[in-house]
Amino acid sequence: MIRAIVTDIEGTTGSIAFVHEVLFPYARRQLGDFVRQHYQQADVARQLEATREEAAEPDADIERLIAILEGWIQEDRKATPLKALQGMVWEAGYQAGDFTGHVYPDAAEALMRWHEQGYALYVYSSGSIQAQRLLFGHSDVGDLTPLFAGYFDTTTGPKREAESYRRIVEAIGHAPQEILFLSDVVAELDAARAAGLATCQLVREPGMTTGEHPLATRFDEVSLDGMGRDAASFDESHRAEAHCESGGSNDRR
Ligand SMILES: CSCCC(=O)C(=O)COP(=O)(O)O
Ligand SMILES: [Mg+2]
Repeated sequence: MIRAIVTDIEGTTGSIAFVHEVLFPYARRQLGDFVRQHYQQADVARQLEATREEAAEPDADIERLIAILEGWIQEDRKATPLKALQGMVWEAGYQAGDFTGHVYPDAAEALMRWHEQGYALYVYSSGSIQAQRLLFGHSDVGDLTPLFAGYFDTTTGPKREAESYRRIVEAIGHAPQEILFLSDVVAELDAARAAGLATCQLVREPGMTTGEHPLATRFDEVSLDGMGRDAASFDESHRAEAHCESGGSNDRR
């Protein structure tokens, strides 16, 4: 019996395009000025030191750090200090109303329904917890943060490692099989399953790589009875479309 649901963001509750065509370009444009203005602020300084460490460049100056971070945005590196700094930069964009967080209507509707039904809802994204709160707090359909019982990011661990999901299970306090993890990325779902969680893959776009997990094209197809639709029973036309290319857009990392 499922008691808690943990959801990914990009490609699951919201579109990959919003992250890659709105959020990442905004961060690329604003990061340099943000770092130059705030590098002495304690939380920013901490992330810059973590950037030096992760880049193995202990003597990198501010301009070199900016170049490293811009390169990481370009390659979509899920580096914790980059993610923390992106969250800080996006805050200004959300506050100014430059964009709102994309959430598919079916995801918003299901999250509201599940919350009302008593499921404990959590987010697990490579985006920092601050970035997650901002996206759902300034979503297309308003403030969705009251729906969530908690948030996990890369400070819990990388999304493709089973150990990260074991930590999440520990934090949530339910048995692993009582927790459903939703994602568009097979490697993340494989790691969650290795930790004992129930899984469901969101296949929102054609050309996506699928694996051995129950599939859903929208949140209203997600089964909470632990069964879900397996690959064999998945809508044939959608599967045919989904398999027309290998290495789909959900597997870019
Ligand atoms: C929290 S919104 C920004 C998402 C982000 O930065 C990212 O890298 C996407 O990661 P996800 O784990 O949600 O696929
Ligand atoms: Mg995703």
